[in-house]
Amino acid sequence: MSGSGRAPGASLVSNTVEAIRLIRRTAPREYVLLLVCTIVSGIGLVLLLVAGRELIRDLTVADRPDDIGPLVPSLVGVAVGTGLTTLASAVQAEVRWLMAHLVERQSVTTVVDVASAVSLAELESPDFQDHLQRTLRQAAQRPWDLVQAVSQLAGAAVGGLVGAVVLATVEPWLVPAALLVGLPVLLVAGRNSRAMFVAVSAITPINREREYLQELLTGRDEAKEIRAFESVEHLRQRYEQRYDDEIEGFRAVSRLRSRRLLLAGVGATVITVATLAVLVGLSIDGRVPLADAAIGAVAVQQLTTRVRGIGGSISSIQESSLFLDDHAAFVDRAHRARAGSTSPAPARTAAPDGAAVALDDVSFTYPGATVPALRGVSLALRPGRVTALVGANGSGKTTIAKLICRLYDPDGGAITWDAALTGSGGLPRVGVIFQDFLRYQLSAHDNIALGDSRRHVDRAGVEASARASGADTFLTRLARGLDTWLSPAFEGGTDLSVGQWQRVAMARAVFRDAPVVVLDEPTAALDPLAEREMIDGTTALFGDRAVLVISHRFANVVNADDIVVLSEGEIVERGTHETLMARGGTYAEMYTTQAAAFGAERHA
Ligand SMILES: Nc1ncnc2c1ncn2[C@@H]1O[C@H](COP(=O)(O)OP(=O)(O)OP(=O)(O)O)[C@@H](O)[C@H]1O
Repeated sequence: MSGSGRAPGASLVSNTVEAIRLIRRTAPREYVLLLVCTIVSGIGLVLLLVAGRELIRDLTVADRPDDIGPLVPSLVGVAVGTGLTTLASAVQAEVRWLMAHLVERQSVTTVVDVASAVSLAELESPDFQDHLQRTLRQAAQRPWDLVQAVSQLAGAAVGGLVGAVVLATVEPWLVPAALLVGLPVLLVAGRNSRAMFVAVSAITPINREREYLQELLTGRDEAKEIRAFESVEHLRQRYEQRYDDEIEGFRAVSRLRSRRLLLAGVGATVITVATLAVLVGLSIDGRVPLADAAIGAVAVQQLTTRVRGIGGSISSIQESSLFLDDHAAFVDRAHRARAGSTSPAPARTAAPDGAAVALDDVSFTYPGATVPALRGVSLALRPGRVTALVGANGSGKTTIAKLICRLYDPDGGAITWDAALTGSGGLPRVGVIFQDFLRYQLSAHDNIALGDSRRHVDRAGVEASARASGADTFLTRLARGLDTWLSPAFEGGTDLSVGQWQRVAMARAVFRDAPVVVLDEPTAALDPLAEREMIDGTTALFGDRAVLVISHRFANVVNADDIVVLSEGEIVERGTHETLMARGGTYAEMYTTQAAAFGAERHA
């Protein structure tokens, strides 16, 4: 489902052609096999009808044979015809199943690629999340529907053609009469497809909420808290409620579709019965011989069933088409993201005065937020110097870290990076530990090596990074050392303490070997000795790098070369510990408060 550039609401024909192309591209061998099966099945059907007619003729003529001998050729024809159609449909079922998996893989991978390509701001938006959820769910189901529909369409077309040809040899004008059964089916097809698409779109936000509740109720990490707080029952009830809402939505659309299909079915039945009645009348009048009338009746049945099948397949393709258009619109998001990401392109510009990164009068408001997270922030990170960011909760510290990693682009002002900082993907090379750093449920080696995927197999580098961050002390004691899976949910796996995880995250940042290092609360979970060790070791670890430390713990901050104090998204003070203390402003107040708390504890 490449889908790029396709107009929304593209015609049924072009969508069907695209669906066939997609299937041919992703499953070429299976596509050919399915074609061969369809042809074999068609040949079998022709044999069955022609030999069947001969058999009925031989049995109904006045001088019918006394023994089976003369009937053998038609009996063989019927047997071979039956064998071929049965064989072909058995193989077709298996091939379709495999095809659906191949096509599903292709379309789900496209969805994954889009989610990886869009900006973080877009990824976070509810509209994108709804679209992602819808596309992901449909990506798993629609290919199967599509494969079924397209192959059934081919089978029904061949079967219908055979029926039409046979019926034409009996009474040609009965063919267009029988074809009329397709009309009511096609009339409801478009309406029903749209009704389903609208229902699925409306249900998606409810579905997302229900799936989130499901994750809470089944997740390992979530289990601790929801059990300790005894909120399982409450969450389960909300989960049931959301499921009820979802099912009610599907019930409503199903009732609507069933009513329409019922009407279409009645119309098609009336047409079929009328065609058969005409045929019987012609036979009674003696204008059509009995054998021809009998095979004509089979042909009418064959033709009308297949035409209804064609209508059903087209309806299914039409429904999938709407989802394919939706999928194409989703893929276009990635194209737009790629086109958009090149326009501001500040990442390669040299930062002024030898700085590794410089923020100049930067303002930023999160998408959907009303208050700016940053206003007029100017600051430079220089090689060999440690800059510390302090400030109250929500003052914008982590936002600065995200902008430095270029996860968002500023709304105003500019960020410039040293040209040498630009990594392979156009993003600046920054080694970062976020407050909520990732704990990969992969091996300990992976957890460190994912700091720089280009050197993923560099075992010596991973070991050196583990040593540098102090993570080696506990990683080497694990059952399989660095190859131990850091999750008890996997066979032979184990978990770490929060502080140990923090050291692993630090090892990942060290392994990245980047000229700029951002440490957002790097010691929050460390014991006092480990914290001291980490602070003292920062210079040794990142001596010649530009380091940004964000911390509420002043022990991490006092020795920084520059301390920047943020309040409500603005820089209110900057300087060294000594100058800021002498100034007696916000920093001095925060520091004194923390120091006093320690003093109070000591004397308590
Ligand atoms: N993804 C987001 N979408 C919308 N608003 C956000 C988002 N992330 C943060 N904010 C808001 O931006 C402001 C700054 O948040 P930020 O995380 O930078 O604060 P902080 O100084 O790091 O706080 P803390 O000390 O608690 O970690 C806050 O008001 C916060 O609510």
